[in-house]
Amino acid sequence: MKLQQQLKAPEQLLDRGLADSLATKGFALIDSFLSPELTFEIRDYIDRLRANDDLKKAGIGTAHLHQIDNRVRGDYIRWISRDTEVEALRHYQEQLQYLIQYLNRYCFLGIKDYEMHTTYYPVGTHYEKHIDQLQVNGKRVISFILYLNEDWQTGDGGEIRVYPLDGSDHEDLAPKNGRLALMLSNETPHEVLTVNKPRYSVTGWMLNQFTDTTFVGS
Ligand SMILES: O=C(O)CCC(=O)C(=O)O
Ligand SMILES: [Fe+2]
Repeated sequence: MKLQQQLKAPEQLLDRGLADSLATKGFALIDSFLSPELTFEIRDYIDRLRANDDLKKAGIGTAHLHQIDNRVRGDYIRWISRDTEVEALRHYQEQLQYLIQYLNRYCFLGIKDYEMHTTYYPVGTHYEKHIDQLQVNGKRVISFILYLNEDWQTGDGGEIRVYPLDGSDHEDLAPKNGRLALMLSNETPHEVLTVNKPRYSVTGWMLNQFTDTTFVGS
């Protein structure tokens, strides 16, 4: 299959609501960020990682205080190398560059780099309420999650529950195929509700500094 994605320039990619929503609520959604052909390929790649036992239980805390606690989060991950050979992920990286251009141009976020991993939540798992950036001088600016769940239905679970910064009621967002969720890493509380059907995604963080250590396969 030829994998193609019509790349969208920053202005085409996003309506003005995105910058407003990020600023006032602390999160925003972009539906159909990636085509179904590409999301299928990435999901297929995650299934191959699973089959080869290449996904590892995710931990919590900083590197030197790394713990694995099923009560807090139940997902399995693998970091994505910058020079990944997975074609669909390369298309995703290209599309992300446009998004970063937009965010730097219209939201003045000073994003310089990003890191991301493939993510798999088995049935019965969840991720407790948290914010992604706990350190005061952390480098994570925007958290972004691409969902890869074809035909997601109410009842499949795994919604991301976000707590808006403007104090309005929490919102449960479906992890629909091709959807990209964006959040302010150091401000927006969120959690993943219990998963009733295996849940696939790519989770990433845009950074305000260059990194040559975190965005490597491990
Ligand atoms: O997958 C999601 O919807 C959120 C994941 C998350 O909160 C995280 O990995 O920090
Ligand atoms: Fe998170």
